[in-house]
Amino acid sequence: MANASGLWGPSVPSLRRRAEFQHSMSMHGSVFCSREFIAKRVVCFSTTQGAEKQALGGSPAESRLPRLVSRGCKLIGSGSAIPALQISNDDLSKIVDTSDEWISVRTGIHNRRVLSAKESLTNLAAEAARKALEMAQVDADDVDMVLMCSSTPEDLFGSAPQIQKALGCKGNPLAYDITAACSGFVLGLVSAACHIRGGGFNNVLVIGADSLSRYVDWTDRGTCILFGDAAGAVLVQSCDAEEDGLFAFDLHSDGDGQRHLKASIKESKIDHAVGTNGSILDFPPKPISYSCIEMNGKEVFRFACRCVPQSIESALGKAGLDGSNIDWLLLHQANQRIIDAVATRLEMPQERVISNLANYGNTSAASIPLALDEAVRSGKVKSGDVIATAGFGAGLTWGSAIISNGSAALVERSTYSPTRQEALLSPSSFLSPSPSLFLCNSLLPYAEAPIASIYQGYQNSQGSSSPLTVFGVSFNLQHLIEDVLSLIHRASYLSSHGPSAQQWKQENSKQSLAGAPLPGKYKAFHQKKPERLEDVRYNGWLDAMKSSSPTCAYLTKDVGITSDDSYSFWMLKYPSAIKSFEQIMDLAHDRKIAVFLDYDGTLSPIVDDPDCAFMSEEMQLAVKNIAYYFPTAIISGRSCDKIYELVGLDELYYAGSHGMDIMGPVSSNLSNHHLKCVESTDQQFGEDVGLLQPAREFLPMIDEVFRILVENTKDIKGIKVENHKFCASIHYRNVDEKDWPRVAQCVLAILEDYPHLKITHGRKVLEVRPVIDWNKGNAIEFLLDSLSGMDNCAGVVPIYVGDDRTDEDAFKVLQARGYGFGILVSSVPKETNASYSLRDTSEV
Ligand SMILES: O=P(O)(O)OC[C@H]1O[C@H](O[C@H]2O[C@H](CO)[C@@H](O)[C@H](O)[C@H]2O)[C@H](O)[C@@H](O)[C@@H]1O
Repeated sequence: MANASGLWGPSVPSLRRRAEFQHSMSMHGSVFCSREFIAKRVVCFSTTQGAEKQALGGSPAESRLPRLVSRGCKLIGSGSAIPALQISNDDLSKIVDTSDEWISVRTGIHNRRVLSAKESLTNLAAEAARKALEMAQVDADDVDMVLMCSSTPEDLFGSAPQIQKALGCKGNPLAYDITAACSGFVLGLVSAACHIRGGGFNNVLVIGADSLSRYVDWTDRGTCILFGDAAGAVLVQSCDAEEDGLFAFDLHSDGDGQRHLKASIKESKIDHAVGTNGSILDFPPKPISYSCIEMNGKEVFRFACRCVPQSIESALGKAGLDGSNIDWLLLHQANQRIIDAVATRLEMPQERVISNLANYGNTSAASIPLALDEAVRSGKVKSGDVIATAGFGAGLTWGSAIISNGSAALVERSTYSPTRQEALLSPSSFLSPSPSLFLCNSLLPYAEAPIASIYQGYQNSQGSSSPLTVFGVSFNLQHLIEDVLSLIHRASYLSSHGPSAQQWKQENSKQSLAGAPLPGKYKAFHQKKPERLEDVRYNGWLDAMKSSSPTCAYLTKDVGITSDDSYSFWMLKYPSAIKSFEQIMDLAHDRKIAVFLDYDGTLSPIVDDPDCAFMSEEMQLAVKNIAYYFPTAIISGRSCDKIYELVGLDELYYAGSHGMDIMGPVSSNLSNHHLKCVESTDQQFGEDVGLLQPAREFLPMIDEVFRILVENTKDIKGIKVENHKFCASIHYRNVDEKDWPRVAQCVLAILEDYPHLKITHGRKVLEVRPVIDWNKGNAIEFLLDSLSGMDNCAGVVPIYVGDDRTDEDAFKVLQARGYGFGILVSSVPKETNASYSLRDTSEV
């Protein structure tokens, strides 16, 4: 049965209002249609019977149904499918001269899937489509259009009708192919929306599927490492204009750039000579075939880094939004360096960027729906989230779309079971609140007293198996704790994303007192006055700069939770590593331990002058002792030299510049496996060490940028610029807050001129780094691989202690490995990927 309930994808009121305003301003191109147009009822016709039936004499009048035109449209289900055969970088290194290290450093790709001779792309596409229909709870019979976005169809005339057949759509809905290479899916989305708005279609399946592996030269190491095969699909359904989830588009092509990326018809020697009887000698023509993919990687990289951010900014502008309204950046998955560079240009923090490139490589038109589907099914992308998506590739073609996802609600109804925290944060949970959800929900306006009693109740009941009773309602303790944590999470979310908690409390207390379920639309989009691009940019930066050292206040001030309470609640999720010491040791059991330590904020307290961040003698001794028992490395944002100077211990390994400068032990095959790794006799250590410097070619660039930064910021009082060899740090801790915009502007200007650099945030510090996929997490992986006696990584338990955002990359690696312990040093609750906490350096 078709889903027409509109339960899906809550509309975002202020955002829509602004978007509609835009609609009313423009009728053409990339913004769908004008407001006036939306209001019009137009009757149009759509064939719902097959060509065969019509040919057999079916009455045209019967086959044409009047439809209401100019509806909204929304994404209500997604699905994906991949071939069984996985090819790793190591597999490729057996057929071409390459290595895992070489490929992953340059592209971010580790694996890809490849269709085997027995598999078919059409089947893969049909499978993805079936899953999207399942999630959307729409019958194949209710599909009235299938768009197959592909450049590699299995039939010259297009694969879409075959997919329609495989799905068993009874009404013979229109099915056709769209060829726009890696931009195909975005174009498919736009086409679906146009068909729905202007053509009266209801359920349009948009499929992105490609098998570029069939067009790859498997002897060309420059291209064969990049591509993989896959299929992804979404169901776009018509809805009321109010619920519209496709806000704006921006689409382009440039035939002149085709030379940089192509798979053209193989040249045949055409002989135009005329025969004696007047016939042309080369007639009849010979069957043709396509050549393999040819690509000028450098040019494609430049094109993507230049055009994609512009396109997204343009689409955002048309939708009346800016980057701060975007929950997720979902780019065509071509190369991690492109993804990073575009994200940096758009000032989108890494944690809001979706990437699954590592597992699948570049799957052309499939990459966006595949990544979207994974993100929705994993619960990462939630209902109502706003996504900026962009495709780019051969043609050249590129384009972007700003869409709202509604999938989470439907996923809930199909296969995906959200965590309780997600449920609490999901608007749909308010339709049927569980008692504890309801309690948390309705308590928010009066948070202080009940939270204190819940916490007290929790403490009283620790160790007892009896349920906890608050206000006469019994709760499962575990659920309650999770809910309370969610409440805190939500409070912090609210205060950083939504209206002031005070406004929210007033608004919602009325409703909850009236007994009505709360609407659960937490997100308020702030309409910003039109600003110059530069203004918008550095304003986003300022927010990030301000939040780079969060205080506890944002969690607490408006909802009446004291900072101690919120820290205690937070510690329920991230328990003290000291109190959990026995547990950690038990878990480590008889495996080897490797210790990784961040420096600033972990081993030394944060001080105003970076040159005076010394470790205490006690700490130095403690680290020395640890290193006596376990392999120990310092992983710091500072340069290797600087960090060695500060720590002063020879028995450690050092990874400076956020892991881009590693002085490690020489292990077997180290330099074979890591192309950027050289062996040298280090003067400081007087012994053979392996040096890994994956960003070595950026050295002159960083030097140059450092000098420019020093020069350009010399008038800003309190600023300090440090050269950390592979990155430059710009400290604004001692700069008056009114001058922070100047700091941001100076740093931002660097990005304009150096597209191969990106910026990350630390504690009151901005760091300019090379746009390479290398961070503290990669450093840990490298060290674990390389430490002598540690060849069997699985037998090693890594422990990582760190305090700032750059350490999250390391925590993520431990989390992804499924073993090891991340310990966050923080005296305030923070979102983290660590598992344990320590309050400050004294606890370390
Ligand atoms: O990775 P880390 O070892 O934690 O290094 C990160 C940054 O640490 C230093 O800056 C921080 O500590 C300073 C001294 O306490 C403090 O003044 C500054 O505000 C902090 O951001 C170092 O100076 C940076 O270069 C590192 O990137």
